[in-house]
Amino acid sequence: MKSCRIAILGATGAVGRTMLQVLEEQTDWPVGPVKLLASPRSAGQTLMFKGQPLTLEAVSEDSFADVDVVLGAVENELAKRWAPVIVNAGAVFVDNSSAFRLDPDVPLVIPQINPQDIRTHQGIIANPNCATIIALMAVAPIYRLSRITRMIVSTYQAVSGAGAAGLAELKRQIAQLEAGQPASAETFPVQIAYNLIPQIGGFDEQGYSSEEMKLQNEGRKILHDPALRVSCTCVRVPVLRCHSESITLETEREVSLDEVRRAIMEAEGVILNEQPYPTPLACTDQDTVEVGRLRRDLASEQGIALWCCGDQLRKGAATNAVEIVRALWQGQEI
Ligand SMILES: NC(=O)C1=CN([C@@H]2O[C@H](COP(=O)(O)OP(=O)(O)OC[C@H]3O[C@@H](n4cnc5c(N)ncnc54)[C@H](OP(=O)(O)O)[C@@H]3O)[C@@H](O)[C@H]2O)C=CC1
Ligand SMILES: N[C@@H](CC(=O)OP(=O)(O)O)C(=O)O
Repeated sequence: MKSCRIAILGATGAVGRTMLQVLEEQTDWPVGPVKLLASPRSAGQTLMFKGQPLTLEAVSEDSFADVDVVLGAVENELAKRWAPVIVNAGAVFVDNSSAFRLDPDVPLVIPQINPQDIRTHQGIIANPNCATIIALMAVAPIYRLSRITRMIVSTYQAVSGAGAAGLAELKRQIAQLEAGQPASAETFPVQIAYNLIPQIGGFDEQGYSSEEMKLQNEGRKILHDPALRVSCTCVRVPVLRCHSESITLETEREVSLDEVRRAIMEAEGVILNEQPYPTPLACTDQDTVEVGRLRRDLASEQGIALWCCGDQLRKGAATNAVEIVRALWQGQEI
């Protein structure tokens, strides 16, 4: 099989660096050469890949002529700026930003759930929101047993969701507080160290944050179910890089907990952990989403409650994107 030439746009960021790590771990399909792109600030710096230093380049109009796939790890405006240049150069853009996720011409893909949608791409494929990927990995095995009509979700989202600056802010604030100094808040709206912040993104007129609407909007597209109803509360927690979620859902047909256990155990990319339960620390640097605390919802006849954790930089971002590229490359649909 021909090797897949890949560029990472935003290679120095929290997601970009994890993409490089995930690419390095690929063994069952040919990856490379890999090109690292970022802002002019990073040009000339190096990152290690398979034991060799790779030099970062400032992204330009000429960056994409010799690549098959571009993994996007930059914010929305930059994704929109470079997407047409990438597509015109003949490469496929697998984008982590939210710029194209709800565009009807752009497939939004979790390879374990809707791999068939990859085939409909017209040059851009979107990677879903991290909290959405982790929740859907946990509930898709149940959805395959019976349609899910309604979900109530509370998320506990790690600081890495706000990128390299979010990780640095938690570490800096802990050091400041330990030194008896006040904690300065730059990335998050208020102090995150030893705190919880019930806001991720801006609020809409109904009082929901932008992050809270993604699970319903993106979930409907990925599951091909425009009637799916999700009500979400997203909370930033002082955890480094795993998101955790409490999910209560209602199924159309009553399913037993044993059926659910079996479905989760058989599903790819998900682990049932009832010994005793998943925690964000234990899921760090893992590609699987762990599900536990499975129980009946006492407030609903057909309800099920569960808890799940996943590394948002890996399955929530970089790993999912690399899995899309692998599926694309193995199907040779570029
Ligand atoms: N963090 C997460 O878990 C998730 C993030 N995403 C999305 O992925 C994207 C990246 O997020 P994240 O890694 O957290 O962000 P970071 O802030 O950690 O990294 C941003 C990256 O963008 C690059 N960049 C900034 N300005 C420019 C420019 N003018 N030209 C080229 N590159 C530039 C930076 O390069 P430099 O170092 O040179 O400034 C850096 O590589 C965002 O759209 C985010 O919403 C999606 C899912 C999860
Ligand atoms: N907003 C997520 C991370 C992220 O970047 O999501 P999105 O790609 O949907 O903007 C978080 O803060 O945890």
